[in-house]
Amino acid sequence: MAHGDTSGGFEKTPGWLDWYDGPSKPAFRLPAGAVDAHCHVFGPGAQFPYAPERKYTPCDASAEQLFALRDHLGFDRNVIVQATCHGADNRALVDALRRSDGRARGVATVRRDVTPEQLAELHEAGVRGVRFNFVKRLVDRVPTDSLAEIVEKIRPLGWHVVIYFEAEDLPELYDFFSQIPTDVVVDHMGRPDVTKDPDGPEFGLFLRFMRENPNVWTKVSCPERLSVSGPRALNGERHAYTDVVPFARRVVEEFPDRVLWGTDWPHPNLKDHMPDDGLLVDYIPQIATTDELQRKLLVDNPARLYWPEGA
Ligand SMILES: O=C(O)/C=C(\CC(=O)C(=O)O)C(=O)O
Repeated sequence: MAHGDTSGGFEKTPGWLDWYDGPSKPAFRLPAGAVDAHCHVFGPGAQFPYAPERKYTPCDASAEQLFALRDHLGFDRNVIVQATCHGADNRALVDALRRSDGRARGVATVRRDVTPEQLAELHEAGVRGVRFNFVKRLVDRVPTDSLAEIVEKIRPLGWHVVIYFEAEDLPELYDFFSQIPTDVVVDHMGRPDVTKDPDGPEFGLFLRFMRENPNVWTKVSCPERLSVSGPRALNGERHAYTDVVPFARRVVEEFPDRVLWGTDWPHPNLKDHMPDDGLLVDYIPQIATTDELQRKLLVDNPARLYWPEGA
């Protein structure tokens, strides 16, 4: 089967690109112990069916393919994040975690009726957080009182909450987010509009959110989703996505102990271009410009959040 196929009788959403086959070897040498802290597994659909309520059908992307990419790029470990196409069915995620030899942790999606036994099983497999998705094209909005109930259930396990939203929705969600008592990790810097000024009010609100809430971390990932003017991480381009750099660099420099980075492989929902993951790794030194910042971003911070026991 070709790498971009979708199995199990599912049909990939038309127009969405397959993940990039044969990525480059990065020129940037990742530090020992580096963690790809945002990536996914999809299906395979024949084994782990996509959720009936999903808004898109991706191409399959298996745990073996993810682990091969990890080794090729030079990462040591992964944090696998549940995507909306699997809904609250975490079987593909749990299967990948169990086959990772302790080299992957997970972020799951659960419903308000999740039981302590189900949470304990997820924990045993390596799940350390839940994801709340507020991106309108991906999910129907779940009421915040349901989410607050989930927070109370996962809190005793020491888990954190990953939130995914777009910048224009932060004003409305600000108070709810600020009340979450656990650690909170924001996906992709809250998706800033990078055509706007990084010193302007929109990104200013995100920076204020991080300043006011010392329990909030963020992934400075996904320049390929945020970029408008590029250049793209393709055709040997080792200085890709320069329009996103001022935003990510600002965050890394102000909050060096609360940032994470991930590839976002297999890059669901991209229609415009599919990055070469090797060249995407070469984006990192543009936003974390010293050895110390790189070590915190790639090694120390994810280890603190996902492997606090020092495994
Ligand atoms: O992979 C990501 O981070 C982003 C996604 C997909 C996603 O989050 C999901 O389906 O849950 C996106 O922006 O379409």
